[in-house]
Amino acid sequence: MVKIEGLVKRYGSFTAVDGIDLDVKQGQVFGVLGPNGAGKTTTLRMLTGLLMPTDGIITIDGHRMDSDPVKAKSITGFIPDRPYVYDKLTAFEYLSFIGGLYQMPKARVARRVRELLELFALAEWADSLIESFSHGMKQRITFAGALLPEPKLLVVDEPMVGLDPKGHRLIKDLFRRLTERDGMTILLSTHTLDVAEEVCDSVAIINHGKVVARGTMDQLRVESGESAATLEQVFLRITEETEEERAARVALRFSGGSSAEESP
Ligand SMILES: Nc1ncnc2c1ncn2[C@@H]1O[C@H](COP(=O)(O)OP(=O)(O)OP(=O)(O)O)[C@@H](O)[C@H]1O
Repeated sequence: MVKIEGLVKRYGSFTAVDGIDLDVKQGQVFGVLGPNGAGKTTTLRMLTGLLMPTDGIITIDGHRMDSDPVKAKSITGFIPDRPYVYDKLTAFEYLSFIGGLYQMPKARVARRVRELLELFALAEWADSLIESFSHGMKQRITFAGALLPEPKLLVVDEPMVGLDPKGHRLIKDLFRRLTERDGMTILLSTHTLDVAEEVCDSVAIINHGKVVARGTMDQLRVESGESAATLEQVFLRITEETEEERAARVALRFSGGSSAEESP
């Protein structure tokens, strides 16, 4: 469903994503894990066509992001780590607007808006301006917007940020239902390792822009040499770095300099 080959992103002389290859099968929940600054958000933004790669090929359901971006994006829903909404629209207007962007028939938009407002416990707020919503409510309306066109691929950057425990449960159950019942593919990045352990079929751990481990939980346990290890133990073992390694990396970054190049 998702194929990423030799993906690279450089900011000046700094390499944020350094030759990532990933293969995500249809119907999977796939987790991208890694410490702060590992390159997760950069990878997800390239995958959704928001950031131009320096090198590499991204293919979504057979459509290449570089040569067939509209088709690739039309089957993809994206939920960024910070809710991206229009404060001066009501929940109903916002979702209807998204239906229009995806050129969905009006009757289908009306049905989906009703279903999703209900699912995300926002029905009674349908006519309220989004500016009056709490952070968690904005996160829920962002989920509703991404799911409105029934995408084949859902890309989620840090799905649990800003959600309360009830929201966590809702999202975890929803991910399982969307993949198992509807055959959707979900690619998420997270720091919340127990979430990854509970919902992901397969994960890739990235560090300094490279994939340093990948597989199912069982495969990662074998790789880390401990059959009873939790994902947290595996993660810490794989991503830990010595003081010398850290000093060398920081020196390399600042000797080469880096630019604040922005998305095209
Ligand atoms: N516009 C930019 N210009 C320069 N460097 C950047 C830019 N955007 C990101 N970076 C750098 O690229 C690296 C990867 O950043 P990215 O946001 O992808 O990490 P992340 O794994 O998502 O981290 P976190 O878990 O903290 O969100 C970081 O070192 C970051 O400083």
